[in-house]
Amino acid sequence: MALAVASMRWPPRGALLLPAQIAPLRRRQQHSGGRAREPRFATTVQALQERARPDEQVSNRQLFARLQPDPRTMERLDMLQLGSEKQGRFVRRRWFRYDEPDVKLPHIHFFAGAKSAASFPAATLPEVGFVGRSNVGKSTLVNQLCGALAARVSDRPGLTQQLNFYTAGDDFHLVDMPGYGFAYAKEEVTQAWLPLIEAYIRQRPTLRRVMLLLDARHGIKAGDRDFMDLLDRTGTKYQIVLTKCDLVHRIDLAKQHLLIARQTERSRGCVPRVLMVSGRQRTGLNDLRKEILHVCSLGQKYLATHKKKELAAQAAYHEQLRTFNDTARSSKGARSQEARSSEGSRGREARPRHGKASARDKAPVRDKAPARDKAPASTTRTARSSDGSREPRTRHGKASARDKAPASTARMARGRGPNGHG
Ligand SMILES: Nc1nc2c(ncn2[C@@H]2O[C@H](COP(=O)(O)OP(=O)(O)OP(=O)(O)O)[C@@H](O)[C@H]2O)c(=O)[nH]1
Ligand SMILES: [Mg+2]
Repeated sequence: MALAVASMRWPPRGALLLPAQIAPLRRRQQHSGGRAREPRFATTVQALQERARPDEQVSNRQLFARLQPDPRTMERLDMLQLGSEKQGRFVRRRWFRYDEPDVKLPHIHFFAGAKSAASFPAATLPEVGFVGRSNVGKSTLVNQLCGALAARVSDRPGLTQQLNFYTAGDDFHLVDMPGYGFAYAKEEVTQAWLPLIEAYIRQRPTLRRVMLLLDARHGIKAGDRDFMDLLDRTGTKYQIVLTKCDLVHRIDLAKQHLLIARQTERSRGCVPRVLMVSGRQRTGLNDLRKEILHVCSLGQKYLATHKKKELAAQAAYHEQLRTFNDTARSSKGARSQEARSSEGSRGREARPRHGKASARDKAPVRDKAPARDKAPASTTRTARSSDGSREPRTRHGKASARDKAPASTARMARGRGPNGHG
């Protein structure tokens, strides 16, 4: 039934329409030139470029800014507290606690290093490889996934100069590879890395997946594009992992995620799901751990009770959100009702018996201080009144009733209207 309604056409074929119904249909048809309607939001830079007027000079940065992030990605980033937040006067976010159950992987140990194809160790266990530009965070991620300090890390690009094989509890291998792109290493050394990686990818029968790491700040660069072409040519399955997500603003991260998903959707070997992690903050790692376990067919062993715990944690998170929203909504409703009722009662009090209340009467009393009260100190003296409080006085004697309260208020106090009528 729902399907039938969803697929129904408007206006129904052969239906008789009123002129008022026809006019908007005509306008829509003229506007679209008879073509099918375009989606409301452009989701790729290319789509935006096509849409931009030919005379409009729009930079890639502007095009990126116009992307509409996916709300589901934003929600996921909120849950995982991934992405940076501006700590300014204007942005103050409230994070809700999501106790994501950790996926525990066994500790890793280094067991082989290979500088040439001849020195690859025997292919015995399923393997997952980590590739990417130099300094993108491959070694850091290998360490963080298994809670170890097995791989060496540096902020100088080019530290890892061979294929490093790590074994995880005799269940699977993780392979940390040298990075491509700029590196602080001799040119002949860096030039040997790409053929070495290519040989590994082509020859390794136990390679289950390549994790292609991209810096979330930069997205896909020319070197990454070349490497993706190589993976496609060799028929290797690979998955994009955005790293250093703690350094990118949350909204930009969601946009980058969307953009990369669109840019890779035509690639044959690329798995559609783009992962986001921060090795430094250790966030988003569980998604990657789960992927590794699934591709190595170890889900049963490591994730048997995980799904249940995860669902419970998600339910608790959504419950918090719901409670917060309900409280916010009810307190907002109470505030607005209070404001309405106080406005109504003030209006009733201030309204004189004859005619409308003047603008002065409507303004709060504090704003209605007569000009004399605002005069410089030299023209007024303060004196202690009989009840001990200080009151401003004019130079010649006591403050008049007019100084104490506006005329209309004073008259109202005497039970008279502004015109003096009783
Ligand atoms: N802010 C931040 N820094 C990170 C993150 N991951 C890694 N880094 C830093 O990035 C630098 C490079 O990390 P590595 O793990 O050595 O990078 P790599 O890709 O192995 O580099 P090569 O071995 O040279 O190819 C180090 O200073 C890390 O501390 C992250 O998620 N966030
Ligand atoms: Mg490294």
